[in-house]
Amino acid sequence: MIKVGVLGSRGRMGAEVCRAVQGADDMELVAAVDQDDDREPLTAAEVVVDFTRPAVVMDNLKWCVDHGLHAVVGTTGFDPSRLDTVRSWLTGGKGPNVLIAPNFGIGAVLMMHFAQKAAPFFESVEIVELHHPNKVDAPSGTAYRTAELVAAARAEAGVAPPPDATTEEFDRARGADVDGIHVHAVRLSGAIAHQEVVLGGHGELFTIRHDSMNRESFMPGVLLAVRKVVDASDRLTVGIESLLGL
Ligand SMILES: NC(=O)c1ccc[n+]([C@@H]2O[C@H](COP(=O)([O-])OP(=O)(O)OC[C@H]3O[C@@H](n4cnc5c(N)ncnc54)[C@H](O)[C@@H]3O)[C@@H](O)[C@H]2O)c1
Ligand SMILES: O=C(O)C1=N[C@H](C(=O)O)CCC1
Repeated sequence: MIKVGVLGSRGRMGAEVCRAVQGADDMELVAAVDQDDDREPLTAAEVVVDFTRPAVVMDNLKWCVDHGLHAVVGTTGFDPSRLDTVRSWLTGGKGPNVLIAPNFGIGAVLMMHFAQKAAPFFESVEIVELHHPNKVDAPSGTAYRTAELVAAARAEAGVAPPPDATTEEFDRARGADVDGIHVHAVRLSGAIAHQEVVLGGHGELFTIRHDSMNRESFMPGVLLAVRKVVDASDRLTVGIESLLGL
């Protein structure tokens, strides 16, 4: 049995993770901790799952590493500088492992993978993400990561930046620029988590779309990460692509 603790346990995702862990034959939920709760009960866990807020996740993660607890992190906000900081905590011999994934949905991971593959073949590419209006961060972690992957794939293939003759009359009309890729964030009542990667070439458009219809859809990926993080060969894993053999 893998002993699991959850940080952000009263949140939308944290509560779903608690249910999923309780329903898994090979896991035991030993601690459920939210804001202002004592973190000490988490020391009974082997793996801690964090779905909290970008503003607090680094402090939580440092606490887990300092206490020798493996961590699976779904909270967003991990830019390259934050990832470097986490790497700096994980030097030295054996110690806890960390897995950080912007999206645990299997289809979302495949969407990012296919977008990365397609990006060098098209002159233009933009990302549109749509989420529920209670989401505190924008653009989404998934859109940010997709843009990074798409930009890297284009740079490696020597593809020029997407053409754009816009002279901006209104601030931010073209969305956020992540590594030269435009990302548009929509917040809509009724939405959960959705993303389109729109690619344009010579006389053709190609759209890759993924829709999360509920938060249960993220749970197979979260449980897989909990099972794999303990014996991971790398101290830090980003994304669950490698766990899926991609
Ligand atoms: N990786 C994925 O697949 C995935 C999927 C959905 C959401 N997310 C991300 O997960 C995060 C949480 O999303 P949500 O919709 O569950 O948010 P939420 O606001 O519903 O839940 C966050 C919870 O964290 C708690 N919290 C705040 N500070 C805390 C602290 N210091 N210690 C412990 N708990 C604390 C809050 O009280 C709240 O209960 C966001 O960053 C979101 O983007 C990731
Ligand atoms: O609901 C959220 O918040 C989500 N956050 C992640 C992101 O920012 O990409 C994953 C999708 C849902």
